[in-house]
Amino acid sequence: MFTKYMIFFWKDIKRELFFLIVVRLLNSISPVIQLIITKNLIDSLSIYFQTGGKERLHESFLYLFIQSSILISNNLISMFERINNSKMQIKINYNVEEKIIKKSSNIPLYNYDRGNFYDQLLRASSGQSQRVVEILNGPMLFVQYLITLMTLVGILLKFHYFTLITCLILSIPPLMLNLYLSKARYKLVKELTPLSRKVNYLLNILKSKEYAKEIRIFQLQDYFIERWRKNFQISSKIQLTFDYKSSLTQNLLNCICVVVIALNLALFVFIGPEQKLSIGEYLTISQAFITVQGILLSIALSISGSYENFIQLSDLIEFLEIPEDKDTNEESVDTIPIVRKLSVNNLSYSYEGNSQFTLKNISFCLERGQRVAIVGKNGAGKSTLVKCLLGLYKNYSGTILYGATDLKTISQKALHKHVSAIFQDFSKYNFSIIENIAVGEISKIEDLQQIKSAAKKSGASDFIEKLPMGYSTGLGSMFDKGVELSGGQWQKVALSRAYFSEAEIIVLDEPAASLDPYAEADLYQNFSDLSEDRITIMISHRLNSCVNADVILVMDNGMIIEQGSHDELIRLKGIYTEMYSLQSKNFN
Ligand SMILES: Nc1ncnc2c1ncn2[C@@H]1O[C@H](COP(=O)(O)OP(=O)(O)OP(=O)(O)O)[C@@H](O)[C@H]1O
Repeated sequence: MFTKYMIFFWKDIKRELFFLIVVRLLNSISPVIQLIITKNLIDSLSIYFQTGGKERLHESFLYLFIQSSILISNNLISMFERINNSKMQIKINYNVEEKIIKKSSNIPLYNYDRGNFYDQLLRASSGQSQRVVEILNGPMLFVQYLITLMTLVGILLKFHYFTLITCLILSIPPLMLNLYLSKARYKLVKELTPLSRKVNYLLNILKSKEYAKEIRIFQLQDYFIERWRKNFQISSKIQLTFDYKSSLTQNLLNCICVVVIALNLALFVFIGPEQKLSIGEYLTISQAFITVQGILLSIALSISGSYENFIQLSDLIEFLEIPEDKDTNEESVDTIPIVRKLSVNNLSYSYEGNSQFTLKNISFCLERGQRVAIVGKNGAGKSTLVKCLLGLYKNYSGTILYGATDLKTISQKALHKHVSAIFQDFSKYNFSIIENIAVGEISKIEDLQQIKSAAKKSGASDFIEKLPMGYSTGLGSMFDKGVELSGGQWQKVALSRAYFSEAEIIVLDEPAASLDPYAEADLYQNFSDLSEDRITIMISHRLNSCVNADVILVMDNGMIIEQGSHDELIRLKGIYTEMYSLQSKNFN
């Protein structure tokens, strides 16, 4: 699985990685060349200072020139490497983000009902593109270190094999420590995710428009700021304690390494005269020792870094592997005939983590052209039922048939052509009115005539035509020049989506909640037009809106307890009659 994703990302940045190979090769031989030039420069200068002579002076200037040229080219290489890295980062970032948004908008809706889903989403989205780049870059960096190491090891071995053994031994404790810290850091990130989400949630409450009114009216600023402060402090305390402990251990280890290195350098001073070293050779060997030690340490860090990247990247891969609707059903169909009948048999549903069933053994059958109303107390299961009917929750038991086709076998793509819904908490897109209506059938966004006709049926055209830019007006206050609508006006725009849609099954959840009495009366009038050739299902608490419905489903405690037309249910003298009488009483 891991390889599959890595190959995908690798393909996208092949060119940049190839460039990086060239950079790594140049970087790998640069230290040894620099050392040789420095040695020659120092030896040539020391002879020149002692004996003079034009030849030595020219030689010294030549080495100085070569050394400066190497430094300049190193700078140029670093500059191109930085640009190349930015390119890689942007490409991988785009790919990772695209994969995450495609996945999160295609996985079954019930995932959004799980709290730990949001932890998973947060971890899958945090810093992952950086990790992908580091993992792809890792092997090349490793090869670079190895080549440099081989070139420098020669110098050290020429002097004494003991120096190499010291370097190797010195790199083991940092490797072990960093591997341990990588594991501990990942554990900490996992533990802190719910708390970090809480901190972000509180920040969002304090910053977003959605809560701005209530925060002011109820003067909740101090209360929420205090909650945010407490959670922030707990989270930072845990983080700081970890950082403190890991820095302390790392620094202690570094200090021990520095002492051992210093002892080795002191040893070179004693061995130097014995081996008849020139000053240049002494400096070269000391520098080679320090560089080899540094490289071995970098290798240790890159091994532990790669290990950490691998374990943290598993969160992204785990997220990308969440099954989508199309994955869960191999026999899914992409086209179905026009739906003339909707049959529900023994439908039961329970939310994850809920021991009780929210829907219990529901059965009914609806025909094309029927206007259907679903009524019942709060929490009776009305919204859950329509989410099942719309194919948003497919993990139910029992069967829902669209015509003769089992809903579970219909792909989400195919389903979209046959069902449409305007929810109680419909989305208010801060885009143009055209786009806000066209989302009902986005493939027809160019059809302005149809958009206008849908707006007329919902009653939205009256105020839209008075706006300075008409249907092109931007809505909402998120962007400049956007126009904010009233609750009822927004609802009319949302209702236009239903009139614009060509679906055969349309669900309207509390469509009149924000409408004035005139608009409400128009809605019920147009409801009949809308229902022609379709099955229209309306959830409503206003029972006078159900009088003209062909079928009323009365729900209580997850069950359909009464079913029939208004007159039939009134004759039944059951719950419906009770609720209807209660509401009517308020108008008398
Ligand atoms: N995402 C969810 N996760 C867990 N339980 C849920 C979820 N959504 C709803 N429920 C529970 O399912 C039950 C039915 O809720 P549902 O929203 O379907 O009722 P409703 O009849 O539409 O209510 P209302 O008239 O208040 O809108 C409620 O007890 C509710 O607590």
